[in-house]
Amino acid sequence: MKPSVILYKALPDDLLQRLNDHFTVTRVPNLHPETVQQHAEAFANAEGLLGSSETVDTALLEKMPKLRATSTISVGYDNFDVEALNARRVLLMHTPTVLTETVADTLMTLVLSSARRVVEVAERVKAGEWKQGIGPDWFGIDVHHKTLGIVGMGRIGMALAQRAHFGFNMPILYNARRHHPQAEERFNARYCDLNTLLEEADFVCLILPLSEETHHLFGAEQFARMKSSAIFINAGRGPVVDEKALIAALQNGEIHAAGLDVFEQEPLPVDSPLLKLPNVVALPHIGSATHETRYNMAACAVDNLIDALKGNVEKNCVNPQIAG
Ligand SMILES: NC(=O)C1=CN([C@@H]2O[C@H](COP(=O)(O)OP(=O)(O)OC[C@H]3O[C@@H](n4cnc5c(N)ncnc54)[C@H](OP(=O)(O)O)[C@@H]3O)[C@@H](O)[C@H]2O)C=CC1
Ligand SMILES: O=CC(=O)O
Repeated sequence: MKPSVILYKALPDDLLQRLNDHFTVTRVPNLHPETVQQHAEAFANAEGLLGSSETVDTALLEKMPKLRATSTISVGYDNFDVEALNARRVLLMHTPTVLTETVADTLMTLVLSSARRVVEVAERVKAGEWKQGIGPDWFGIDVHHKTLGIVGMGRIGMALAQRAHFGFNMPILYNARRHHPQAEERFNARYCDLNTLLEEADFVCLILPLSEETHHLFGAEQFARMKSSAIFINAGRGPVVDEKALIAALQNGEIHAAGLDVFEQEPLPVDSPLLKLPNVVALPHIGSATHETRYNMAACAVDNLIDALKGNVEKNCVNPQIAG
């Protein structure tokens, strides 16, 4: 008999077929308690779980006594209680690598659009304000040859450094928990402590996972250390930044501008002060959101679940140590 799995995200038809070939699939819209209650038997029998962006915690695990593997269509897994999964010996699979280049493109888009005020001036053109030759009130600042500070020199940080070094001749500073000799050799990147990076960088780019250590890593003190001409970019996770402190730093001119793909609350509330600031480019968490990459992530997540339920945890497994 095929193992039963719960699918809580829409999949392209061919991937749904691949999943159906291996499993008996119950599709649900989300993992909210009402949904779990409504499909109680399917949750009670499921050995696998596949989807993204929903919380997977002890309360859910209690409703899924047969669960053996979860597969998220994302690289980040801060919405999973990994300790609870480990205690229950449930595998957690994710989708690193397939999205790396696309997210690095998004980071570079945020750098360029916030420096050159692309969104702001395009809106002015649409509003009919372009009536004569433009003057300095339409100008932005250069990106090429400016110093880029990367906080989080993992897969995506490296891909950003590659773009910045070879494409834009940017000197690169970086901070992570450990040194990355490859970044130093290939992109001439210089490791430095966070304070030095904040004080010297013209662009400060965060691409960190959310964890207990990174929660609110950036607050008033960190923004105060940055140059008043600096641009702040975040495409990691919103809660790595104390958003109130960021808003204050932008409003007080402590930093020049921000490009943001992630927020403390998503979707970003329509009354967020960030939306009133012309020097903020706010994107709806589109880091990996291209047709090609989202397809590849979904395919990777389907294959990950098939692998995990066969006990194959050689790649893309967050907690291989618990495999039997
Ligand atoms: N906006 C979006 O749509 C997307 C957002 N993301 C986010 O980006 C994150 C990074 O992805 P990826 O590059 O693949 O992940 P990696 O695991 O490859 O890299 C993470 C980096 O963060 C560093 N890091 C972790 N904790 C700390 C800390 N406490 N202090 C300093 N540095 C730290 C790591 O340091 P070290 O190298 O020393 O271990 C590593 O360099 C994801 O976890 C996700 O949250 C990812 C994809 C899309
Ligand atoms: O935010 C997206 C991810 O893949 O993580």
